[in-house]
Amino acid sequence: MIVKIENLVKRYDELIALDHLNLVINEGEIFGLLGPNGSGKTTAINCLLSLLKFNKGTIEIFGKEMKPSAYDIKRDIGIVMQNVAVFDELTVYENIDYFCGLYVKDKNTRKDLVKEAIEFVALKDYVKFYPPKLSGGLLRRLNIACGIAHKPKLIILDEPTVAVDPQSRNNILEGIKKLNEQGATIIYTSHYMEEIEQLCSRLAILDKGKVIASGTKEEIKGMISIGEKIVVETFNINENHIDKIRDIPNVIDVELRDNNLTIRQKNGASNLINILSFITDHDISYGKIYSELPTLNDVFLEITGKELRD
Ligand SMILES: Nc1ncnc2c1ncn2[C@@H]1O[C@H](COP(=O)(O)OP(=O)(O)OP(=O)(O)O)[C@@H](O)[C@H]1O
Repeated sequence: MIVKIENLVKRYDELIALDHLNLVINEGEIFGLLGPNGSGKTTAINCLLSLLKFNKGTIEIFGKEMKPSAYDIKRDIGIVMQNVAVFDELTVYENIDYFCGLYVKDKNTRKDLVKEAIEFVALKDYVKFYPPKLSGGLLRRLNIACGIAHKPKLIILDEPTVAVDPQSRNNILEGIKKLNEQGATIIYTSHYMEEIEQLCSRLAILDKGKVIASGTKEEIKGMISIGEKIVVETFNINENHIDKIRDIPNVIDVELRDNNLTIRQKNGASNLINILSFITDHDISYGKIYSELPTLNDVFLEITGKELRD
């Protein structure tokens, strides 16, 4: 076990930002913290790092109590914060060297580590650039290099892909997988369910400072009643048809949005043939028809009644 958080409570005056939060993160995992804006992800990370005092609960990292003076623990943690935190007055190389130097004294060892980090985030062509001259994606990559150059055992990334172009985003996600393959345990916070699905082996979904679901993607999706969604692109369907589809056995709900009819079905039941028969029997014109498994947004919607992204 790399991280164990028990009954963590953090209040900002009247607001309960973390409400008896429990989390266990095991060695070698890429663990996702998924939740909408304001659900408490950053607060949880800041408490975990002892950057914030909390009201109640315990935090253990590497089997030891985490506290502000736990420098032996901090040495093995790498942090990539949501807001890029680098020095505009230092070049790309100097920034990475500075942050790595907080942990690694020996110059030669540091030189190798900085070189490796630069190669890792593919910033070789920019080593002499100052941050204000870098694009958003390159800055994020520099931010990551500064957080990981000292080869920490636990790497925490707080929404590292916000406002990043798709190519840099893929680059960052691939890099995180590589760090994990090299042995680092990763905690990754995001409000993008697609990223968490793609990257994480286990995850917790947060809402209002509480864990509302945790486990592997499959375990979490198995918690809800929806097992399958059938989407039909349709052009002349009316309310009467929709009501009748609602009455087909095992259909949970039906929604029409922008010519797309989404039919959510109970777990374990397949209705594709029945839906197709209904559509052809009622002369409803249709385009694409496909079936998909529930997403993490469906889980969030069913448990909280809200969408992950409002
Ligand atoms: N310094 C603070 N003072 C008062 N309230 C705060 C403070 N920091 C955060 N909060 C509140 O605590 C709650 C949790 O915020 P937090 O930033 O941890 O959420 P988050 O899930 O990380 O969201 P985001 O993705 O927007 O960063 C929110 O309601 C937020 O408004």
